[in-house]
Amino acid sequence: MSKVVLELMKISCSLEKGVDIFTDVNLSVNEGDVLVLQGRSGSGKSTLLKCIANLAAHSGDIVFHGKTPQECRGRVPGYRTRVMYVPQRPSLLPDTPSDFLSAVSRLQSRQASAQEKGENRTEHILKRAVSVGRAWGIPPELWTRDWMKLSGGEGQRILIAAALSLNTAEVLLLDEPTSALDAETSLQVEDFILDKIQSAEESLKAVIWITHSAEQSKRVGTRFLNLSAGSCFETDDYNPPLSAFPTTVKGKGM
Ligand SMILES: Nc1ncnc2c1ncn2[C@@H]1O[C@H](COP(=O)(O)OP(=O)(O)OP(=O)(O)O)[C@@H](O)[C@H]1O
Repeated sequence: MSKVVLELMKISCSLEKGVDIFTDVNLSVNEGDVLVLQGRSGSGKSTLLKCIANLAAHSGDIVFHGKTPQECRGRVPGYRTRVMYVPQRPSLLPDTPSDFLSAVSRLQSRQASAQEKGENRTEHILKRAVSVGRAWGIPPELWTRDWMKLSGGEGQRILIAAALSLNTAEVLLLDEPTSALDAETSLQVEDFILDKIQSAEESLKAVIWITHSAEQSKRVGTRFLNLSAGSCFETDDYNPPLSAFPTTVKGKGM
């Protein structure tokens, strides 16, 4: 039986007074899972991933290897390096991808044990990220260009390459990771991520993957989740009909 990595218990989130975006989401994420998360635009998919990463306020419990995010090594910031949210767009990040990766790597080094700390760790991560990016058509010089001056697809590939190269995440929370990519590059990125989950040398154990593409859902998914009308449910269907996604969001007390 697969090992449970992450458990969500009764996760609920309200963004506006009196309106629940979703309520009582329960989920066990196992090693090897690629959980495809689908639902209409605005149903709360990104918000759910942000709650799982402890980036959005919510109620309910998240348990990662038997510990709450606060109990994990490095507390919540440490948890976020192991259960990592990768946004759809890097538009709000300052400076360059290289600056970003160096800053995250330095932060992680402060949390790491003496054994894990290496003088060249940051350099090593940067090299690995540049190499992954190059395989996806990202020239090395883009790593030192401001995020603001990158195209949507360039920023998207760089963010994913950076997240994978840090090699700390056991669960990646991917928010439409290939939405700005052409079909061929999209397949390359998919294959790379799926290979990482299978590799014993990599930290990655599972992915929750938001997509609006039925074809992508079929290619990558091992399990399928729908978020609709404030509820999240699992289905065997990689391409549920739109009628399975009511638009109404639950009001409190409804
Ligand atoms: N910070 C916020 N403040 C207020 N409302 C928000 C905030 N973030 C999201 N929302 C609202 O919460 C709902 C869910 O948004 P979310 O981005 O999670 O949807 P989604 O399913 O990921 O949508 P899409 O498929 O279009 O990306 C939407 O109605 C959105 O307008």
